[in-house]
Amino acid sequence: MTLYRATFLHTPVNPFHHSDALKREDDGGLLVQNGQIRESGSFADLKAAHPTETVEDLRGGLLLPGFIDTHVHYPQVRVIGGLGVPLLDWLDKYALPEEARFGDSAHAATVAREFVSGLISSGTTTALVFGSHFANAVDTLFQETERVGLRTVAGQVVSDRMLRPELHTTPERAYSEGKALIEKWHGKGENRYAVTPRFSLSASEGILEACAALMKEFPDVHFTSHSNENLKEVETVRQLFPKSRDYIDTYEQAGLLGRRSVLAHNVHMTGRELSAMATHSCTSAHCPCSNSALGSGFFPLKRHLAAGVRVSLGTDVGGGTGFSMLKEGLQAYFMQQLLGDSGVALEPSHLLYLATRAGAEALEMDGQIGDFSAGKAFDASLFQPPEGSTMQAVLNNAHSTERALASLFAGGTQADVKRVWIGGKEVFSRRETAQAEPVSA
Ligand SMILES: Nc1nc2[nH]cnc2c(=O)[nH]1
Ligand SMILES: [Zn+2]
Repeated sequence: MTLYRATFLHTPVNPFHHSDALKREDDGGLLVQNGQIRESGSFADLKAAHPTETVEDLRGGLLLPGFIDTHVHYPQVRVIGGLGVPLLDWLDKYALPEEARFGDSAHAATVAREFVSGLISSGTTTALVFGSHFANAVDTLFQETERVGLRTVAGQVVSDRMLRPELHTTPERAYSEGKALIEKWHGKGENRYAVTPRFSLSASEGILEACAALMKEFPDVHFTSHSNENLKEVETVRQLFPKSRDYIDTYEQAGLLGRRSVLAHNVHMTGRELSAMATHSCTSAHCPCSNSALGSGFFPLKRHLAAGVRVSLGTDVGGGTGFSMLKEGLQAYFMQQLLGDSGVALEPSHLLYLATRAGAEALEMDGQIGDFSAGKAFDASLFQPPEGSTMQAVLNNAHSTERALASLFAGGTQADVKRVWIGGKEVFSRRETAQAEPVSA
């Protein structure tokens, strides 16, 4: 066993429901055996109870549960930063041309490495991933996540209209390729499968039926898609599905909504759609950087909470601006502030919860990951800014651990991630470089 000694914070319960949800140990201990946390508390107590265990000293930084990114696109790493256009133009101009390259297995393998290392080096230990339209590229992604150990829920993206011909499939192929991928990868190591129609705009009823057939045959797979992101998209979906009451109903009528369904965005929601999501116990993956970059709109968090809809956080790379869940937390905070009375005043506890435990709940993995309680896997990221950095000065002088957490969300980046563990295995360790010095005259 290893006794980790660290300043740590976590949210074992939901801060939107419990005012004291943020738990912190300024000099904490986590006793880890075979990748699982056995005991969690103060270092002094754990040391007294286990005086002979090996101590690994992580003091000098903040240890947080690994981030859980509940909406991120594998084949969009290289299109991060396509600014200045709304969703449907962004897809045509940036995302889809790049995604069409994933029929090339060498390209798929190179980007799979860039993608997984981008997530892990940002402190993300679990991700719900939009895969590729190409089954081979999804297989390549799973090989890479298995090699590295990233906890991954991913699936082949399926569509049969309005994208570009090389990205279209048929309901029969969507079913047979999906089934083969599920049989190969779902439940293998830390991998799970998510049935993934791209969005109703690009999916006929036949494609949605093929998705439903897979979910019926494999009832414990996940479901993910996009919904209600952009007003032009919403209007097009309304015209394409005249029999549906609204956007959410296109998935609901197909039988695709349930406890393991995660719908990204949900910016433009009717009251009926929110109550349908609550009834089916699905999750909204909020992607604030993407919503800002693509001008999609303000996420109605207050209405989600009032309706009892689960909310988690996603980076939406590459409509989003990078893999940092700290940046997503900050952007979520900004947008809620800008909404004034219709926004929710988010505190550090909410940001940490949204980036960690909320994702575990969205994936129904909260018995296993999401916080540092005894019994959970040791999935953790140590944030320790480089020597001499501004962030180091800020964290070293924070008046409390909670203030340090707020500062980390405000100014922390990938550069501040020092070490990352998944299931007790260290998967990332920062290479230290020479300290940057101002050039003297
Ligand atoms: N942000 C975003 N929305 C989508 N809707 C359909 N496809 C996409 C995508 O790739 N990114
Ligand atoms: Zn997306």
